[in-house]
Amino acid sequence: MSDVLDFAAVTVVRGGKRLLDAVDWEIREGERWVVLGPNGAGKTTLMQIAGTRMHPSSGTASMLGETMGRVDVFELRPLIGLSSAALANQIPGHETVLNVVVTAAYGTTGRWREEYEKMDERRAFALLHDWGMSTLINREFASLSEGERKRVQIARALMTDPELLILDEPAAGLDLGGREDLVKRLSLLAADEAAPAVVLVTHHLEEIPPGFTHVLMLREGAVVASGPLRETLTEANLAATFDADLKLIANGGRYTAVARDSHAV
Ligand SMILES: Nc1ncnc2c1ncn2[C@@H]1O[C@H](COP(=O)(O)OP(=O)(O)OP(=O)(O)O)[C@@H](O)[C@H]1O
Repeated sequence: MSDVLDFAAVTVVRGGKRLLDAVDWEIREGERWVVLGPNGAGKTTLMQIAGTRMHPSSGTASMLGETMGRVDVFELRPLIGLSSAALANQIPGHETVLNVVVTAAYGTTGRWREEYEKMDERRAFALLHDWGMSTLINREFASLSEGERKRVQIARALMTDPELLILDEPAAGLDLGGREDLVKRLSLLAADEAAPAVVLVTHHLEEIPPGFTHVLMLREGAVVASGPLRETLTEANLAATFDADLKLIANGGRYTAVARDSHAV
């Protein structure tokens, strides 16, 4: 069994539709995965299972040696840091940046019920510092720019010192400068040997941070290709994933893809 994540024939059926269709996937310690796929491919559904927010309809989903359905998910959750639009929507807008991060230690999004240790506050502050947010710790979450919000969410996901970090579309809604800043920070995270295994979901090759090692390509709930990034991110696999004739351009660890006939318009 893979040490971080081991999915065997993971299938999710909702309303008669197969959102995920027999997905096999293994993640080992130290790996940094990109999950690529078009709208509706099932990426978020897959992350919901990896983040213990959803059970598969069939197949087995194991994270960190524990199998969904046979483990108390509340014990597993602190070991899996998750940043997603759905979770961000649950954060009260009036919450301060520091509280948004520190409350992750207790699996809540509001601060009113818990007593917090100084140690947790120090860790939250250190994470916010690492993610360039130390001057904004007392700001209300709702008042932040989209880029700042994304960095707070990542700091929050790291608060429990997880063994698996899942970032579902962390660059969505960012402007070019914000995206490049995030890509650089994620590349530094990828290079950090002490960092957890990472899974990053995106639609865009430009958002793949240098240093990411593997890619899972999804289409209509099924795996098109999966494996080491350099061998797996090919024009043939992109064509099969996005149903488009794409030219793949690699440059210094960064990637982009354009339609092969884009010069003709
Ligand atoms: N409860 C549900 N019942 C039926 N269909 C659903 C349900 N939840 C999600 N879907 C469908 O499942 C498919 C996969 O959704 P999912 O959000 O996982 O895709 P995605 O790859 O993350 O898409 P996007 O890139 O647009 O965020 C979509 O077609 C969606 O409409």
